[in-house]
Amino acid sequence: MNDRELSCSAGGQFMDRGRMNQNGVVQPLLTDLYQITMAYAYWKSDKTDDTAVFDLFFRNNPFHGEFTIFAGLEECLKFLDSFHYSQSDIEYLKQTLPEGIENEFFEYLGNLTARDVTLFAIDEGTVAFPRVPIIKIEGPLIIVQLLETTLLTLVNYASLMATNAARYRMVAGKHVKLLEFGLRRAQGPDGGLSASKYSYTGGFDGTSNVLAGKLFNIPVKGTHAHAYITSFSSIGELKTRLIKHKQTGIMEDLLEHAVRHRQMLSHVLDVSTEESSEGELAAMVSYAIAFPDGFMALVDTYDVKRSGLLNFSAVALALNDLGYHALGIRIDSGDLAYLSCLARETFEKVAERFKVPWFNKLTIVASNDINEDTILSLNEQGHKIDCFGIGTHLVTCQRQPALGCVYKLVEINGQPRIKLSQDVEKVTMPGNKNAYRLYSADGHALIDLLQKVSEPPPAVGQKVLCRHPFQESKRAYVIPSHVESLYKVYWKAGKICQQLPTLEQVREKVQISLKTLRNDHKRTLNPTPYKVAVSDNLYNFIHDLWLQNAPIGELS
Ligand SMILES: Nc1ncnc2c1ncn2[C@@H]1O[C@H](COP(=O)(O)OP(=O)(O)OP(=O)(O)O)[C@@H](O)[C@H]1O
Ligand SMILES: O=P(O)(O)OC[C@H]1O[C@H](OP(=O)(O)OP(=O)(O)O)[C@H](O)[C@@H]1O
Ligand SMILES: O=C(O)c1cccnc1
Ligand SMILES: [Mg+2]
Repeated sequence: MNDRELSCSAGGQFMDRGRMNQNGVVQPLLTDLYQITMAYAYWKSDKTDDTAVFDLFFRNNPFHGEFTIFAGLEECLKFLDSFHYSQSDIEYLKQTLPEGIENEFFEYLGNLTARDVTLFAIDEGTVAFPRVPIIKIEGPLIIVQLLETTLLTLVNYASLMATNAARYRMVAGKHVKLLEFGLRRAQGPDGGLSASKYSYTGGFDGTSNVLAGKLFNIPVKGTHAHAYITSFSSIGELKTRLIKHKQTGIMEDLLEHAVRHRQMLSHVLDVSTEESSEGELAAMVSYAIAFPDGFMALVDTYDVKRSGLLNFSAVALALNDLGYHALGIRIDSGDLAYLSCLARETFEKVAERFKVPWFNKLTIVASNDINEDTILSLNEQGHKIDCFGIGTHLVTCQRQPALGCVYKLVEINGQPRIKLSQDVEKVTMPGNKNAYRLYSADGHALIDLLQKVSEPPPAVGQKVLCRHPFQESKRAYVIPSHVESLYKVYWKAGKICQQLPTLEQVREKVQISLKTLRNDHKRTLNPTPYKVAVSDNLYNFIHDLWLQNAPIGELS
């Protein structure tokens, strides 16, 4: 067994494989069959020495937005680093590919690595735009072709997820905490792990996914489920009521304190103790005994107003008697604007009446099918939510379940290649290109400019003609105050060539990069498209090649 097989069979998908940790599922056979059949056909037609350039880019921003966050680069680099067909991969291919494939091809595959590939990319966590390649990859045609599907699967969902999360962060504002609760609803275990990782990249504060916490060093957070509350039906079921006073260390009866406070609270809050649930009280007392310093309770199991808030406040006051401060509540149904305001009012009343000012600061977590629109609507209505727990809509990217990154051949043996289409949007930008981001004096990104690699980069303070790639009349002169060359060489001669940022640093990069975008590009409703242009030189080059390649029709 080789390293990869060992790491998979050991039960964990992410095992330390020597140099770097990578999901064991990410391996050369995680691809479409046609990459390997093409590899054989290239090999048969003696194309092993051909060199190619491919661009990896998307054509449209997701979620009706005008920006995308690029994520997944580190995983692509790890994939290149470990790219190698194992003996069992080769055996499997021998059995699976059509008969008659020459044995030398399998020997060739067995020796294939990504050593001769060069990968250029924009930094992970940067905002990216349609048609500007986020990755550009050069090298032997066969190997760069073989990388297509795996690189796409590593970038597409990661970028979609990071973008989705960044959008939630934008609408929630920077002071509200965002927790990812989606594992149970994710597209399988791997989707769940990626969702946790890239929602953190995009700006979430933590996840309930424990394995993601361990693997990626993301804060893990959580409350409890309704099952905990409904597992108790009366206080008689409490097997233990005792808890150590935090300061004195003396054991005291938490239930007794809670029942006393509940009685007083029923007058202050105008809720009858008869109406509230005794089982809920018992559950909260027992949870508080287990986590006296981290008491956070679900208050909507029976009725937030008539039961949950009363029982929570009683238990929180009981904990306070014993030197502990509760953390807060979670509301998982009903009108979240109204109920969060009601909860805050309740806490303020209790804070004043019982002289516990910290009650004002209790955390209110809201969950239940929350999406971007719900948060926007809650903001309009006014709410007192401090933290959103978001699952389904976030991790499944329900509003748009896929980002359409593609991988297109743009040059072979130094000759440009163009893919024509009736749909102008789908015509590829031929040739080996560089990408620049031009900034205005106030630090905002103005335009992304693609040029042929042979052209000198745009210079600060000098007028540069920026042209729409396909509409002749759309052009503008730009005088940049700052020019950013977007590509760095990330992989060359079998090595990662940049110091890779930590997940935390990529997460910071997302926020820094988003700040360079004008607000009108970021607004949720009808955002202004960000401009992507080509140099005059590249424009002419594309259109000449287009004419050369487009067949001339005949009318008769
Ligand atoms: N004030 C609000 N404004 C807009 N949307 C809200 C508001 N409060 C809750 N929502 C959303 O409305 C939807 C309510 O869904 P649903 O009717 O399934 O919940 P519920 O009946 O309150 O809860 P459950 O069925 O879990 O008891 C959820 O998506 C929730 O996020
Ligand atoms: O709503 P989401 O954004 O997906 O967030 C996660 C949900 O998962 C949990 O309950 P679950 O949905 O399993 O049960 P419930 O529908 O009864 O609340 C939690 O209470 C949330 O409602
Ligand atoms: O910790 C929580 O509250 C949680 C975790 C996962 C799903 N729903 C809620
Ligand atoms: Mg739910």
